[in-house]
Amino acid sequence: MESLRITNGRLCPSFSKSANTHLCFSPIKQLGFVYLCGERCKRASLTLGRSEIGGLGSSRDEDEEKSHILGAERDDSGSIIGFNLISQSGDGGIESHEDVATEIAEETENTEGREEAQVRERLNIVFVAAEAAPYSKTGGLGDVCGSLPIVLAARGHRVMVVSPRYLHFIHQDKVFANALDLDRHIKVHCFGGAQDVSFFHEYREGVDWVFVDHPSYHRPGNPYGDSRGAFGDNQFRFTLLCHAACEAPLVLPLGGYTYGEKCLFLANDWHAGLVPVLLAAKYRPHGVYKDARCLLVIHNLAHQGVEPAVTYKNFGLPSEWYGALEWVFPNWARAHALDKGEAVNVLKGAIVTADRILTVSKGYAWEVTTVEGGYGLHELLSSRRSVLDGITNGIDVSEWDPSADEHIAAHYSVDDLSGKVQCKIALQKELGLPIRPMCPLIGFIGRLDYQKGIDLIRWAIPELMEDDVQFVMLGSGDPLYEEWMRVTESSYRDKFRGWVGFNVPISHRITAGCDILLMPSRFEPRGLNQLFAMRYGTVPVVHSTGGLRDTVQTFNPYADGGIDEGTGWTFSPLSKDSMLTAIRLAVKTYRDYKSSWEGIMKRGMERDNTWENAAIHYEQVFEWAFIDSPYIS
Ligand SMILES: Nc1ncnc2c1ncn2[C@@H]1O[C@H](COP(=O)(O)OP(=O)(O)O[C@H]2O[C@H](CO)[C@@H](O)[C@H](O)[C@H]2O)[C@@H](O)[C@H]1O
Repeated sequence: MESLRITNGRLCPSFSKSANTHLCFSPIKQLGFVYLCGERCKRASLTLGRSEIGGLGSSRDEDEEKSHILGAERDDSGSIIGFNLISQSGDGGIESHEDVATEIAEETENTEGREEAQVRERLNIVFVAAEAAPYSKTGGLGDVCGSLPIVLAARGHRVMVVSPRYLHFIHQDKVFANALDLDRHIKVHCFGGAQDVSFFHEYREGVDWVFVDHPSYHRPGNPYGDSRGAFGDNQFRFTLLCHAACEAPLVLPLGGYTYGEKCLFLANDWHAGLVPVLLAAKYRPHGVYKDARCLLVIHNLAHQGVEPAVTYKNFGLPSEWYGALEWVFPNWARAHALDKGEAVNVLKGAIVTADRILTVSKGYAWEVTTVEGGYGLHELLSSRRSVLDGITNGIDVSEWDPSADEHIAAHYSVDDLSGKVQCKIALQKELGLPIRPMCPLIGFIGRLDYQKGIDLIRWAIPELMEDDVQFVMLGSGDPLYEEWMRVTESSYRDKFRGWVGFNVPISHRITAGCDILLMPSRFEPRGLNQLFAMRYGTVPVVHSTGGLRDTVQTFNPYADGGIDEGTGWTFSPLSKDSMLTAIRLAVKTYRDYKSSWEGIMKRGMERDNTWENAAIHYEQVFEWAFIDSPYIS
């Protein structure tokens, strides 16, 4: 997305720590960390101060102080560094999260036969993410953070999702219409000042959707940038998000109760990467969040939140924690002879402080430990292998359902495919393509990014356009490719359409209307579009990598016993020719082997990609996280 991309990087050697021990490390100024084997950090517990609400580096309005009884903790300089909620007697008092958890547990025990009864332990879970659909989405991160929380809440957990309240001054802003101002203002101390941040909240589908509000989130564009490129203040915007997210469980009485300190944070990608660092560096030294755990979820390692080293002071972290974020570029990546290559890397900070690390598919958990897939962090990730797992993402099968999708022209299912051709005709009509129901229609949906292999499509299009096919692309991102899509459309008016922009209803219509979905991704941690495509009977042709290789099985008409198998085509190596060969095989099968084609469609449609399975695995990892002591205590 918007951060500097690391093509290679050097590991801070002081963090090559074996992950299977839980040791304190003592920060040594500017030099990384020294591990104090077997020794627990000794910290005097702070005496409760006067009644006050607030968290680390935060303050609040006077009238709020009167309304709750809270024990504040302060550091030597007098800053509030934490507090404990004390239940008020009588109605309307604030209860702690532990009380609530117990109530939920009891309620569930009394409710026979309900699914929640199967849940092992109810947790207070806090997702922190730069995007969460439907409120904000530029890609798969938004999908995951918009659907997994709902599934976990349905399984009995108390779940909060903290993301920014982006206002773009367009109709899209109406998605926040039901999010109400909680009237909780905090001051976040970072970037050389005290930043005023407030919170909005919507309770929907069992989840507390919390939106961090600050003027820096209010501007045209997408969450990370606009047509001129990435926003220059993204480090600031996501630093605010992380500070605010750490405060949210402490200061927001959602439904009358705070989540409290014993919660489980899920920090997604680099934007949320400061969360485990803040827990370790600012909260735990003062006894706050000592029972919390933080999982880092890596959706995409190519984006790490790298900025010049001088920006370290902006994070609002103690100076002696510099080593956690310290990053040194190799010589070849430096701009000039005097450039020492010194930088800070937020994702690296998260890797060395998180209790556990998850990637979004099993294959990707291995790939990130390799030189090719690790983007400079492979050694560090390998050193934490014992707490590194991959859990295969599911998809939201209610949003992506061809038998009920509100965005498509006709509904269909595995038992009655007749609506699919109507979707194709409607799409051709909408795009102004010749209406030819029998002409193979190939689609691409995605960010116009190096990761997605757009350069390969660009290279192959002149050759592919010689065939009797139609091609439609939906995407936004690199302005170079956006322009190329426009030019290509005018060159191949009756065969090619390029829809520049981000449009969810169109993405559903392309998924339903196409026969083939092309995904030549260079790497793909999981990939969702191939799963949506299969659910809609649209046959994926994908580069054999990561989550694509895990999910698409190449069609084999000569499988054992003469029974066809496969759900699409995978190709390798990543070259124009092997991609064109796979597309042409798919097109030939579509034209000449109708019953085989229908078999491929149906096998894809019958795949189980629900979140339920993934949620069970997530719960297992949560359990392991709480069995272990905090990684940085
Ligand atoms: N122009 C557009 N208009 C409308 N919708 C659009 C769009 N461009 C993309 N989308 C949508 O964005 C999502 C893309 O998800 P992906 O998982 O394919 O990729 P992404 O690289 O963003 O996600 C990263 O995180 C996810 C989640 O973990 C991993 O699956 C993935 O491999 C990893 O790279 C899909 O829902 C797609 O329909």
